Amino acid sequence: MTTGIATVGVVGAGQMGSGIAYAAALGGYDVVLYDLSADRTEKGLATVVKSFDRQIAAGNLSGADKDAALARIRVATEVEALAPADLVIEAATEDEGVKRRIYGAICPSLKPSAILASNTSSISITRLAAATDRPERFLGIHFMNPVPVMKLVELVRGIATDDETFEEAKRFVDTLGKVMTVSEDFPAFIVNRILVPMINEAVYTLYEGVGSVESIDTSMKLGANHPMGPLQLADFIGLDTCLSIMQVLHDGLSDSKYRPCPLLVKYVEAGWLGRKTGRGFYDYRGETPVPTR
Ligand SMILES: CC(=O)CC(=O)SCCNC(=O)CCNC(=O)[C@H](O)C(C)(C)COP(=O)(O)OP(=O)(O)OC[C@H]1O[C@@H](n2cnc3c(N)ncnc32)[C@H](O)[C@@H]1OP(=O)(O)O
Ligand SMILES: NC(=O)C1=CN([C@@H]2O[C@H](COP(=O)(O)OP(=O)(O)OC[C@H]3O[C@@H](n4cnc5c(N)ncnc54)[C@H](OP(=O)(O)O)[C@@H]3O)[C@@H](O)[C@H]2O)C=CC1
Repeated sequence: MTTGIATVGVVGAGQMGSGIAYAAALGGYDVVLYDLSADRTEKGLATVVKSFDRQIAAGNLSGADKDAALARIRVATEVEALAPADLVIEAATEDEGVKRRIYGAICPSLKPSAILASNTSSISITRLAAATDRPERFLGIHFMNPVPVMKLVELVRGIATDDETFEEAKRFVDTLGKVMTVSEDFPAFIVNRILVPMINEAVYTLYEGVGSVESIDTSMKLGANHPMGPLQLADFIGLDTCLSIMQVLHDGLSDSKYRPCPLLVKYVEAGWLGRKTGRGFYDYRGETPVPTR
């Protein structure tokens, strides 16, 4: 399948934004990777390079693939750089206020025909769309972490998303070689509605003293064949993102079973957000990760 998309804008050069830039460039699209500051965009680009090198080491890509894809990526700290984009995917912090402010800042620079999507883990697509000048051309295109190796992309239509936009997004996901599922626009969609309450339950298991960090993660890796233990995965996702998702579920579904574990709140309050800050349930600053409890 081909698309009418030539240039993809990515807003937010963090874990997910850099992964989406990697996938779009590898898929043959020109990419504008935008963030607020040059040190963020440079860090994001370095993550893209690291992912290419991992895939080369694994024998999945050649050096020529990497060079050609990197040549298609441009970094930017001015919203005007997003003007040529036919599709813009916002992958900024999981905070509704941040996302709404981004849409207000970038929409005036975008082509009227450009599709605007959010990589949000959980927030209402319908509500986010209402904060843009193009609700009919807005939807959720939800990649999984780490984008280079995870096959799934969840598509989520808001109440206003039109068929043409949805069909173009499906074609785009297909050109990346990803597998698409469709979720209705309910809090945390499908993957995170199931996965993040499990992670929250693992934090409660630690908080109540049922097990240690290592016993909880080892139990789920060897007992349920998970590739990462739930606490290791929480650190990988980002504890701030995990907490935001639980708060969206708790508020959106008004069910106390989604109340975030107080220990998760405490780690986020301490700024211990996991890998991205060097410390979460594990301390990553030494040779090997060490449990912080
Ligand atoms: C929160 C949301 O909104 C939705 C979500 O994404 S939920 C999270 C979904 N993701 C998961 O569940 C991931 C579960 N983990 C896994 O599948 C595997 O551990 C993994 C694929 C990430 C790595 O598999 P593995 O066999 O350990 O591969 P390996 O190469 O040894 O990975 C080791 C490292 O590379 C990372 N990784 C592997 N390939 C990568 C790539 N191409 N690019 C970036 N990171 C990569 C791993 O995370 C790990 O990170 P560090 O190097 O920083 O330690
Ligand atoms: N982490 C995960 O496993 C997954 C996350 N997601 C979703 O993807 C999105 C991004 O998550 P993730 O990459 O983990 O988050 P990160 O914290 O790694 O990256 C967020 C990036 O957005 C930047 N940012 C913040 N405000 C703005 C702004 N106003 N304009 C431009 N950039 C901004 C941040 O900069 P700064 O740090 O300076 O604030 C940071 O570089 C979230 O919506 C999250 O829910 C989806 C799937 C998986």
